[in-house]
Amino acid sequence: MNPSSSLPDAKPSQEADSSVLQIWGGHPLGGHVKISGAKNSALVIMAGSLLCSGDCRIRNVPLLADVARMSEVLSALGVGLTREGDMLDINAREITTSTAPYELVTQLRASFFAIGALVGRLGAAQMPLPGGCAIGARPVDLHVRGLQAMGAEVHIEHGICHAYVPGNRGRLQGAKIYLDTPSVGATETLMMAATLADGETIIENAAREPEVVDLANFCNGMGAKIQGAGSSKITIVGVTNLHSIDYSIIPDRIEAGTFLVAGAITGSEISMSPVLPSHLTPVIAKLQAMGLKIIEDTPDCLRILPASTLTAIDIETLPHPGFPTDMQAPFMSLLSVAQGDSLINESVFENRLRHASELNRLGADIRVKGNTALIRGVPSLSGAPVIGADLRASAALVLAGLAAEGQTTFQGLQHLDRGYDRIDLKLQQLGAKIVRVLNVEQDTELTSSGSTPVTST
Ligand SMILES: CC(=O)N[C@H]1[C@@H](OP(=O)(O)OP(=O)(O)OC[C@H]2O[C@@H](n3ccc(=O)[nH]c3=O)[C@H](O)[C@@H]2O)O[C@H](CO)[C@@H](O)[C@@H]1O
Ligand SMILES: C=C(OP(=O)(O)O)C(=O)O
Repeated sequence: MNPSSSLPDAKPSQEADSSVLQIWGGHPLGGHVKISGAKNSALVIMAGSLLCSGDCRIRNVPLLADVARMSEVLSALGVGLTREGDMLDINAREITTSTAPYELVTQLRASFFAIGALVGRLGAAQMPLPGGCAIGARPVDLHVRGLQAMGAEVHIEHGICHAYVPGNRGRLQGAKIYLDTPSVGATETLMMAATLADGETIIENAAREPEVVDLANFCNGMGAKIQGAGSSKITIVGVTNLHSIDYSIIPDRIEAGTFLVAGAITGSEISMSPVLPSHLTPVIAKLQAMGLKIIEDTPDCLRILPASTLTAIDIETLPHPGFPTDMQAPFMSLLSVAQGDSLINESVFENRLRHASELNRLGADIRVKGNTALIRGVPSLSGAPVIGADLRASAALVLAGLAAEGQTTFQGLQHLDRGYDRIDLKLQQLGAKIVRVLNVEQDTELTSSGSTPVTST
């Protein structure tokens, strides 16, 4: 199957590179937004489908550039894929090569996690070091050490991680693995590797993120024996093969959090579903501490109400169930317009505060020292041209643009489209004056009636 003809491409990257978002801020939003499936679940579950020699039907798959790239990675390994709407059918009955393509794997982070499934299934993998957001060094030493503990020979040469299991049988051996830090990706890589290994694997200090649980549920649905996902000790008893599955991935808690902040920063009432409120506990707690009211209309629908004043708060990012690092940048935008001084300490990634200087272009007052940002709340922001350095930094700038008076031109769609399913269209549906413009130079003025201008989207 030719991926270019059958697979969706959320936005061709060349087009995303030359497109910008024009935002006319200062207008309230309103209405309901549909939350898509979780990016970080969809991607790793696609990797997990490599473990299965039957058919995998995955539902609620978001339309993202990262999903399109991951589909291309699987396709290059000989896997069949067909997408219809938000349903993705994957058939990994045959995997024709254990070598993943360099130019694709280096475009996203989660592609690397497939090394666990490949070594587990084939006993070998040649996986380039991954891409993803440039928010720190992001080594893969924990993935490598875990695979080595399970009996694989692993070395990195010319940017490629080579892993193979010596001996005739090519099967990994169960092992006791302690992760120095509860890495999401390493937990997922090793959980997949252990699923088809000989014997029992125990991962201690495992990541507890909802996406880890989603992957475990997906694998267990195919006949894997994984216990304890969601806690810091995961036990996997290896099985010899996995069977077909029809699985729906969880809603994206980071997308939902981003829309909650969109409501808060524009002083709007917005509802959203489907969501799993328990996945948003730290985000909701911080919004409430700022004085915002969040109502659970139904068990899977949240509504945010406008607050008369936004109170400054402090935030430290932490592994789940702590405050998610992926929500740090959007909150920085919100705290920029809160009353008083806020502190953000980014403790998960060492270089994830680059949006601060761009927010200052919009009139925010933020100082950064090391991994800490001091945000002095200002009464209002004013529109300006800004550039997003990574996915959530980009979301933060769009949110700030929605609140800023006048016009903001946002550049960085190649990041935004990696992880947000048509965010410009969803915001438009909520009443935001935001348009995607192909040509940077294109003059798009708001019509005198105040309606959204016609563009080349
Ligand atoms: C595709 C995906 O799921 N991405 C998410 C995943 O990224 P990812 O899985 O890459 O993040 P990790 O949880 O692995 O990273 C956490 C910390 O551990 C360090 N580390 C990680 C692995 C390793 O082998 N050695 C090491 O030192 C990292 O540099 C970082 O400082 O979790 C992050 C933390 O919630 C999220 O921000 C990303 O959105
Ligand atoms: C850091 C992120 O993604 P990735 O790990 O794919 O770079 C993110 O989703 O915020």
